Amino acid sequence: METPALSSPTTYPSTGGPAAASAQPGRTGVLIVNLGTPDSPSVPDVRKYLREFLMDGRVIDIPAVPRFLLVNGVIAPFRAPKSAKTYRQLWTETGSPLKYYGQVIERELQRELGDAYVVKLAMRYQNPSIDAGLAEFQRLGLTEIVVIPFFPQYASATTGSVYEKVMDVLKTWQVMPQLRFVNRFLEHPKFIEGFVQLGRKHMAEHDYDHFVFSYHGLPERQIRKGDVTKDVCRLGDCCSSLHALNQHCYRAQCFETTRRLVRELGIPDGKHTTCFQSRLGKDPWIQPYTEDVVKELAAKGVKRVLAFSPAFVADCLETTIEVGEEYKELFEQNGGQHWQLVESLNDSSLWVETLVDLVKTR
Ligand SMILES: C=CC1=C(C)c2cc3[nH]c(cc4nc(cc5[nH]c(cc1n2)c(C)c5CCC(=O)O)C(CCC(=O)O)=C4C)c(C)c3C=C
Ligand SMILES: [Fe+2]
Ligand SMILES: [Fe+2]
Repeated sequence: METPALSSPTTYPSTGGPAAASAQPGRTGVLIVNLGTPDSPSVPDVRKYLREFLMDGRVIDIPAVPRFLLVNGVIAPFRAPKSAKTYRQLWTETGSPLKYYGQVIERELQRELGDAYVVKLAMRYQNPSIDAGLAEFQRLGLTEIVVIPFFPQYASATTGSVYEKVMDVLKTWQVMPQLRFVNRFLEHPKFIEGFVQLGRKHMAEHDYDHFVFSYHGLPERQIRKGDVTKDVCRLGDCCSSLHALNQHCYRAQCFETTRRLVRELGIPDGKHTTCFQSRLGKDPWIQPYTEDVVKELAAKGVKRVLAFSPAFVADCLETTIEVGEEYKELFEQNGGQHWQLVESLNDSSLWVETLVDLVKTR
């Protein structure tokens, strides 16, 4: 192997000894990180996943002791068997779609980027872990790392949590790498075009009278805490444009995502609704709730709905089961006739191209 060129003054292996034998400084590590999924749909594995996920102080943002009691005394024992049943519906012969598509993308992105990069898939919770991905970069002596959380819109509970975990690991390294985090990518034209192409395919097959854009919800409290001005966020019309003062607001970013998609798809005002799903617990979450929107649309006489889930880049429980099956059933029970989920970006070439750009654009 040729002696690699120095990409920066700090391009040296972080540890000596055995690692030095396989050190490949000069290559850039790309850590792609999705939320995570249980190792299997068994109750113990789902419980383990839920415990790790919900004990994260950025997800359930209450003090550690009440969080511990809530997660271990209520959520893990009672929710795990119910969630495991839903995970069994989701599971395919290749396992959890979230992980499966992550693995496909890991290979495709590696192929597209070539030998100058080392691509590793990690999950914020469970496996493959962020610790394992970063340990591999350390073993290879990589001193330049790009971290891409698979969340198009920034939220403290998702992107923020990935940052925190990565920094927790890196703080133990002797040589801190050059590091870049991708904060969000809802504005990326190829990300938007990816969903537009999937939507157009369905629109060519059927006529739809309404379009629903359902995003994962968040507790309102977390949106308020993220208002860096402490004065802009009203959790209402303040989210109807995205600008310098509210740019970190997850809700405002979701409305911006919808605006970009409907513009490209040519969907007129009045024919689309942005809403938020998956509320957990009794605290108010950001609104409108998808469940209410589904019932209201059916009550208004809407018959045919095409539903997008643009907070997710891979099919998962939240899209396939919740939007694709549960809201469909609710819509039909209330008089609707046809409800169709637009599948996620999964292994589409536009998604791979988006990632290549995110890695290479500084
Ligand atoms: C945009 C992405 C996500 C945000 C924001 C988010 C916030 C959030 N989630 C919970 C609780 C649960 N989420 C669950 C599943 C789940 N959540 C996301 C993404 C976001 N979550 C994904 C991709 C998935 C599916 C993973 C899969 O394996 O397919 C679950 C587990 C399922 C269940 O029991 O319903 C819980 C619980 C909270 C509390 C929260 C905000 C703070
Ligand atoms: Fe979630
Ligand atoms: Fe807002």
